[in-house]
Amino acid sequence: MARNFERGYIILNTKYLDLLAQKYDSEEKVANEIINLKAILNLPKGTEHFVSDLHGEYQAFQHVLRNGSGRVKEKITDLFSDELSEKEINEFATMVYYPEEKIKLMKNAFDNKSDLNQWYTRTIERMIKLVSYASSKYTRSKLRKALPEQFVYIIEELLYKTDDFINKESYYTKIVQQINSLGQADKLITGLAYTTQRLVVDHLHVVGDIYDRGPDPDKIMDTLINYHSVDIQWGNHDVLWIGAFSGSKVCLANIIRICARYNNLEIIEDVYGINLRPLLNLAEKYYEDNPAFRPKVSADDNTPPHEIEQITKIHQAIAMIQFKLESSIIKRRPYFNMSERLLLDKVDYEQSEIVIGDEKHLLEHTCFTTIDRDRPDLLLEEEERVLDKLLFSIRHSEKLSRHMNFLMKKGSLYLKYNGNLLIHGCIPLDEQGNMEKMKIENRTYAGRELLDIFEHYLRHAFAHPEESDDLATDMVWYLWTGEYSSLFGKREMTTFERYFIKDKETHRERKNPYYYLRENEETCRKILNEFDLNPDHGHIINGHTPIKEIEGENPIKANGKMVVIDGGFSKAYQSKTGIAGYTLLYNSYGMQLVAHKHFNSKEEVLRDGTDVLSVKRLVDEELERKKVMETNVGEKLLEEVYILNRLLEYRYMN
Ligand SMILES: O=P(O)(O)OC[C@H]1O[C@](O)(COP(=O)(O)O)[C@@H](O)[C@@H]1O
Ligand SMILES: [Mn+2]
Repeated sequence: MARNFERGYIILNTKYLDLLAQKYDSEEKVANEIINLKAILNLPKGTEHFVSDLHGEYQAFQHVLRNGSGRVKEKITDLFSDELSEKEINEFATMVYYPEEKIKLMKNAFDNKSDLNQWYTRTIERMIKLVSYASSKYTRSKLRKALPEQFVYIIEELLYKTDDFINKESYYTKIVQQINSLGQADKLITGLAYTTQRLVVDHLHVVGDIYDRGPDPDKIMDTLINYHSVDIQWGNHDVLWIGAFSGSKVCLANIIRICARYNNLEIIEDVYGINLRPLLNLAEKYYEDNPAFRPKVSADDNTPPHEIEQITKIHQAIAMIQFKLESSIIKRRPYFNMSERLLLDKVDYEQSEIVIGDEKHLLEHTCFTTIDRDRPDLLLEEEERVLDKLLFSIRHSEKLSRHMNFLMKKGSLYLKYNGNLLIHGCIPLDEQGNMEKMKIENRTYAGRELLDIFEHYLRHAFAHPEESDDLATDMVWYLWTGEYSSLFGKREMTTFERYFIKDKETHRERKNPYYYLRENEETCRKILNEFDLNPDHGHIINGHTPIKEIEGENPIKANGKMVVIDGGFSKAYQSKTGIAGYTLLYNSYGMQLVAHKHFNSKEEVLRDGTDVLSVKRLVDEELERKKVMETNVGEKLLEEVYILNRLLEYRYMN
């Protein structure tokens, strides 16, 4: 097909139309499809759900996914507030979130069969009503795809039977009795619950940082892989994992270091099957216990002391490898402009001191046994061997390969979607609000071009895992920690200082001016323009920096042009943010920000029937309900309609 978008239309050649005619081999088929697409175009736009900074918190993520950030309960309340008490509404909502567990609990609560059967009948009836309500803005065909396969016929029968000649109540009762006597009620209710979850959210955006800190990023990945419609904007932690899988040793060292720091080495060893034995042997040989490297453990952690000691040693071994590797990259990539970070070279190993800027600092908790003072970034042969083995192991993890391939397939550095710009970290700016320029090899990039070239390098590195120290692979690490990385957004990462220097002033990481300039509407408009988005309608959706709601910080900035949705799913940050995460909903009526209160466990939700309270804040309200026609999907459908019309003219109207 020859396309000519420049003039705003598509030129179709006859070969393409002939091919298409094989699928639409009659005039009626073409006409039907056009009518179907036009009907979809006129429906209200589907609900988009935005989450970010999940950081391995699978349980909390599951919860917001299952309750659709409050959408499920809202629908239940709309439908049943007249007939159900608040407690009953909560119970029913819990049934929709966690059907398997809730059904089990309910079954135990009845002591005779007929009460239980009545409950089944009532529940199925309500579930059907809920599915019908939740699907009202979709076509029947879309609903059918969301229904549990084995029950499509029965459910459609229950949904669409409006015949006045039939007494609906007894009709219902009969079908449900049948379902019951065939032992299918549990499965049907469960299926309907999942259908509801799926219907309240049409599309999910994950605005970065699935990995690190929390215990179960792999389970989040599996959930996303099975989710009906999703895209991902990579976070700095995600690219670190992509980097490791793409052959970057320094990224590899970083992910192991972070897992050791958060007592999460099971992810590396048990989940992804990467053998840590060689690293442990090296660690046992060179390192002792060291308070600065003990893993962070939660109050209910029961890791035995000897294991804590092992982790402490691994943590030091891999941190020192990381610092050495960083040093070599900084030297071979002068335009990364990171020579200030050549800290190993600045250490006075005799006096155990370092000069940073003009200030001299005493070093504490040092572990420099593998350092050659004349060439501090030189890896020991043993360290090299360990790294090679780790890299080999990473490359051969089937599960990691599946997860990383999915991240690449669904992910990008930024996304333009329905007029909004989705980005994890920032658009690097100077103090005046101009796009920061970065020279890479012999060209200078800024703004959107800079992000595009970053993404180009990342994809190149992923496609060439056999290359370990080429520019593309080093660039993935730059994305993690470089000054002009759109994912990091800080001048430096002070990991070394935080381990070895007491003075907290040295731990500070200076943020890019973006982080205060984004409060300003003009800045946000300028960024939207840079990405060819309409600043009157578009928003920037941002993650990465936890909003300190506790201190009165507002996640909605720049007159609503900027929405920051990192509210701290990560448990480690909840004391700073004061809440347990934000999510954003964007449906045909507008955008709403939801703040989630602390989520303890699904057991608690099941037991008490109380849902985590979600407070809604309005970001924007559409004057008129937005239709599919005005969305990204709509654009594609319009293109299809155009093509089908051409087919109709060419094939059937002569
Ligand atoms: O305290 P930790 O978990 O070691 O992490 C601190 C590091 O994480 C970072 O904040 C990056 O992670 P985030 O993207 O989650 O902010 C660095 O700037 C900082 O050095
Ligand atoms: Mn981040």
